[in-house]
Amino acid sequence: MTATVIDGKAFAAKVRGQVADHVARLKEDHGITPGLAVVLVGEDPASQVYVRSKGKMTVEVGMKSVEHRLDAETSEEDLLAVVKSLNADPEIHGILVQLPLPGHLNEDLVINSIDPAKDVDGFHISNVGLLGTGQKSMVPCTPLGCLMMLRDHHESLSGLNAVVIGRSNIVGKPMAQLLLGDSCTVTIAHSRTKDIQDVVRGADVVVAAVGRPEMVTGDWIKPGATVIDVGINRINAPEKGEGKTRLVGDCDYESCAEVAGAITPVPGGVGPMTIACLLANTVTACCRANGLAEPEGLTA
Ligand SMILES: NC(=O)C1=CN([C@@H]2O[C@H](COP(=O)(O)OP(=O)(O)OC[C@H]3O[C@@H](n4cnc5c(N)ncnc54)[C@H](OP(=O)(O)O)[C@@H]3O)[C@@H](O)[C@H]2O)C=CC1
Ligand SMILES: Nc1nc(=O)c2c([nH]1)NC[C@@H]1CN(c3ccc(C(=O)N[C@@H](CCC(=O)O)C(=O)O)cc3)C=[N+]21
Repeated sequence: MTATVIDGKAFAAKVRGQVADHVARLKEDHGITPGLAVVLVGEDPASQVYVRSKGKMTVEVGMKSVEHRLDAETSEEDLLAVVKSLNADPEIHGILVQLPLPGHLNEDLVINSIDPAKDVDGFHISNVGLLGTGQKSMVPCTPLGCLMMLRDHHESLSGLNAVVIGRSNIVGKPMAQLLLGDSCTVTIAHSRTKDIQDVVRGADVVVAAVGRPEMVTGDWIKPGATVIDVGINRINAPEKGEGKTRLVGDCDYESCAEVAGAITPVPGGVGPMTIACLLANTVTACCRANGLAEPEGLTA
């Protein structure tokens, strides 16, 4: 079998189009422009790239984009003051503090200082609790993007065996909650899981969020399964020339695509959907803040 390629880049463009339509209506009918603030601490080059492309796409859909770049030695007090001022700013509807933060800063403290209504990453403990109890919340962007692609590909997820590899707070755990919410039978695998290949072989849906280049190979995959590859790993690519690199996922694309029914590529899969969902969450937050109807199909 050769898997259907789930085109995250095209799907994300469609989602951004829906976001842009909603933004235009908010402006015309209500004179409101949704605003997204991104806070970046330090000079991590990979983070800089994400921040730049987020900023560009935010402006493209017609929203206001604000960036706060703080140097790596910024004190916790100063960072908390920036978040506080964004919480109080009526023109800002979404706040994202880029992770990871430099080691001297307490991530939990900083994330939980964001107004939960503006927490477009869905990392605040209030949003985590709301999601876990099936209540309306801000849903983390990467798992939301994965869920949208899965719902688009499957008529129903109900009763499917889903295995999520990885148990981080930003991807693995919220992904498992969303799949459970759609009535999958969910298993979370991690670094201590015994016989992980056998666990994954039982899955109709595999979501890999590990951070290990090409760890999952085709012989782990049940024939016909759907494979969502969250991993973003930069590896050396001497075949492209000296010192060159390329991006690969946590799944070995070639061998998995031979067995799977459908698979997301890296790049062009989950990554673009993450950014599209961030914009969608910002519009959702803006609508909720103003007591207006939310865009349909852009939340979990
Ligand atoms: N496309 C996108 O938009 C995004 C992509 N990413 C990418 O997704 C990947 C995961 O990110 P994140 O969740 O933040 O990573 P973390 O490092 O926070 O978590 C990795 C998880 O993988 C598990 N793990 C590590 N090694 C193994 C192994 N050998 N076998 C099984 N499980 C293992 C860990 O288990 P344990 O808990 O036991 O240590 C942990 O739960 C990364 O490549 C990251 O770059 C992340 C966010 C967004
Ligand atoms: N508070 C916070 N929220 C996040 O959502 C968050 C974060 N911190 N820290 C870093 C990770 C990583 N992340 C990505 C988003 C998009 C792509 C993406 O668009 N990738 C492109 C390729 C980009 C390239 O070529 O480098 C793709 O996969 O096609 C990748 C990774 C969000 N993260």
